[in-house]
Amino acid sequence: MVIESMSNASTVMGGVLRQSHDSVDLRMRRCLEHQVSATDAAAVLSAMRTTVDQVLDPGSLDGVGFDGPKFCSYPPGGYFRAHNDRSEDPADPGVVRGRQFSVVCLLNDDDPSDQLPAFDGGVLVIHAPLGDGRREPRNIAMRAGSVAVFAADLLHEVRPVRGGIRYSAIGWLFQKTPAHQEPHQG
Ligand SMILES: O=C(O)CCC(=O)C(=O)O
Ligand SMILES: [Fe+2]
Repeated sequence: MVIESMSNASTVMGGVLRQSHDSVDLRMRRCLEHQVSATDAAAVLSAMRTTVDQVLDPGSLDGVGFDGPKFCSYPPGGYFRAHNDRSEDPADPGVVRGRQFSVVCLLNDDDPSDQLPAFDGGVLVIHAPLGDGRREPRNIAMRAGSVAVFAADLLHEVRPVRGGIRYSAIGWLFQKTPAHQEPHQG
């Protein structure tokens, strides 16, 4: 299963994209990215596709490509501070500037009674704009296998993990442009 192969996979510290360079910035993000097999990636991708097809109307997927999924683990003390996934920086790749939707699949949860490793904390929070300049934090309730789809320009964060390891996968639906037909690597 995916978590098992993530545990055996090679990892790098999760970076933050700036001017088309991924760099580790522990003020923003503390987690690991894992290389998993194509078979494991395909299983998660298919769960993501199922939800995307349920929640988005097919017309909104014209000319849209998928980048990912990326597999991340958040150890105790791990987090991803408030950010949005769509870059406005012309120096960044088109697949990142063109992100329309973020798709998150949570791979485990806080339930100690199943076979999966459990974690505490690590809630995905969306800071929804109220329209008057204020934002309201909304905890996204997810279980292992839940898929969340949200607009890539919405502010969101992963709250610090208090115990155990939180495993998740993330991908993005991006608007293809003639110059940027293919997802970049990494
Ligand atoms: O793991 C998650 O719930 C979301 C991670 C995230 O926001 C990101 O990788 O951009
Ligand atoms: Fe994000």
